[in-house]
Amino acid sequence: MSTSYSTNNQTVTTNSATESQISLRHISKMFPGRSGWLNKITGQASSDFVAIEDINLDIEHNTFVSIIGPSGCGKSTLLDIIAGLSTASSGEVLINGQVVDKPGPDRGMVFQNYALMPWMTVLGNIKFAVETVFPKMPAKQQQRIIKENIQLVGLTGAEKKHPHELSGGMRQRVGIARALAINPQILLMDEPFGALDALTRGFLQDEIERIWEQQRKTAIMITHSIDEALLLSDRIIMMTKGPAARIDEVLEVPFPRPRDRTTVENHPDYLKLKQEMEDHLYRETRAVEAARIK
Ligand SMILES: Nc1ncnc2c1ncn2[C@@H]1O[C@H](COP(=O)(O)OP(=O)(O)OP(=O)(O)O)[C@@H](O)[C@H]1O
Repeated sequence: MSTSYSTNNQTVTTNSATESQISLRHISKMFPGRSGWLNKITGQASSDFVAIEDINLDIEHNTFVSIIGPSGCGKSTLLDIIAGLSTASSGEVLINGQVVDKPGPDRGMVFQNYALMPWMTVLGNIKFAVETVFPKMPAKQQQRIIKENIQLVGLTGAEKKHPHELSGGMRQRVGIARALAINPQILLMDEPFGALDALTRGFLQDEIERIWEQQRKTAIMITHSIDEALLLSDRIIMMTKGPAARIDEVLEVPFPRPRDRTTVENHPDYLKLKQEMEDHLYRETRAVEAARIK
């Protein structure tokens, strides 16, 4: 049975907080405006902008969570704070009970634009990450990890290619292999399939599902796709529009695992969840448009 509930800005948790791997406590992010005299006379002045406000969330081990919300609501801002790539203006991120405020090997990141080093081969990109995180590991063991992860994402044979010789889907396979090769506890993905055509996107969604079933790492993924979120997630975080975006609702996704598209789409709760997400996105996006034309 599916359950959904409104958070009213309270901490959202489905288990006791002690089981949480990731805890977000009162996270807000304000981007300071430009108020100096030079900005004023050049017409560049702007006021402070509160992107997200008082976000509270607990995520348990081995859970796949998606974040969905209207464009510009602050999804990447929140993920960057969890990754330690950006700091919160107030509030805390705890991982296994420890406050984190910078990147660490416990979190692997997959970016929409792949963020590969163009002068390095497939193997070189993954090797660089492994050597950086495990500098003292014997070379043989490093090579084994690199090989296993290249195999895992189906890139065997493409090791010597450079990013410009690869399709978008293959580049993202490198991005995924690189993130997993450092064996992070948590996988963070910012619209990982956003730049791919529909068919490639479908293939990679299936790959992520297969890999997730094998490894069951805690994952947080930003997506604009309702079907992608329903295929992959245990929970879906639905954010309101910004400014001062917050968590509006959390959907529990009850589909049994391992999953495939057909069984998910035939599940009795599928249409209800899909409708709920569509209503949410439509409502929030309409509010964004209404604010724009005021
Ligand atoms: N460095 C910055 N300075 C000022 N404002 C910023 C900065 N970074 C982001 N913002 C603003 O914060 C808000 C949230 O941006 P963010 O990229 O997190 O949204 P998003 O939900 O990920 O968007 P999208 O779905 O379009 O990728 C936006 O209004 C954006 O313009």
